[in-house]
Amino acid sequence: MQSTDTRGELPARLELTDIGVRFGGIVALDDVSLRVPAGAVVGIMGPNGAGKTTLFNVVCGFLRPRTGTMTLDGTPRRPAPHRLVRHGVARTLQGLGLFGGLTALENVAAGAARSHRAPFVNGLLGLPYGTRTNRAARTAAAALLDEFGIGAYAGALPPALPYPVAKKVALARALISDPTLILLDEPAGGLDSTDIEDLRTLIRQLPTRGSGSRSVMLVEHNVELIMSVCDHIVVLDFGKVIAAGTPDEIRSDPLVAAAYLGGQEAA
Ligand SMILES: Nc1ncnc2c1ncn2[C@@H]1O[C@H](COP(=O)(O)OP(=O)(O)OP(=O)(O)O)[C@@H](O)[C@H]1O
Repeated sequence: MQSTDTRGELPARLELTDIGVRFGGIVALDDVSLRVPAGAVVGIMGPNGAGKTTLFNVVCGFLRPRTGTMTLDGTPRRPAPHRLVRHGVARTLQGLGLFGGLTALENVAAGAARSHRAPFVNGLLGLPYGTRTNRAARTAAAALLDEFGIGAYAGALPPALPYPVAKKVALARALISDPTLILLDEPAGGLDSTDIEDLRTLIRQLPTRGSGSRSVMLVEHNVELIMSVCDHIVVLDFGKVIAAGTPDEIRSDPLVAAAYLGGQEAA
């Protein structure tokens, strides 16, 4: 049976049920269940070591859970990492994860490559196959860089990029395949308040940007940011869901205050 959103109308873009992951004696995720409705921004909060990255790794097929099920649009699926784009899923990493030997433009275009049969790498190696695909990917990458206001850096290699620019390149690389589910792992990390304002605007636009109805999962330590952009928040502690609800509900949840906010109210 297909799962439905809170209004009972749409299957969840992503639904996780009773996901369990262990690393030896460490229980990283303990019967975690959550749903990400189509077009929603869902935040994942929790203190260090709570299991947030492990959760993303399960969704992206980097980790096989010991227990539990995952559905995409109501269908049981757990795509392998190299097939994520085909299933409309993309991710940014906690660090930048850019290819050091590729320019900003090539890094972004590489995100499109995984959605086409002809790999972008062929183009980088000078192989004739897929030339038209590569050209389209480069055109789309250039347009994204311009849209993000960083077109001037298209030819620069990652070490030469200012950090906020590199973060935008990483985001553009995830967005170029027009994913219907995008996972953002600490996108605000290392950014100053001006860049975080830009990011806030961008995250708010993500659900309707491109072909529309995109879902977003956001792992973020910046409480003020996560509270301001999310429709729904799930809080993990020691691998367990300790709270789930709207930002207002999470802000006033005493368990969250105790576990995550150190007894202080969120900003
Ligand atoms: N590859 C691994 N091998 C062993 N233990 C791991 C591994 N990856 C994660 N863990 C452990 O699993 C638990 C959850 O880690 P995870 O990285 O998912 O937490 P997190 O909430 O993302 O933390 P942070 O906010 O610091 O990034 C932690 O106790 C961590 O030490």
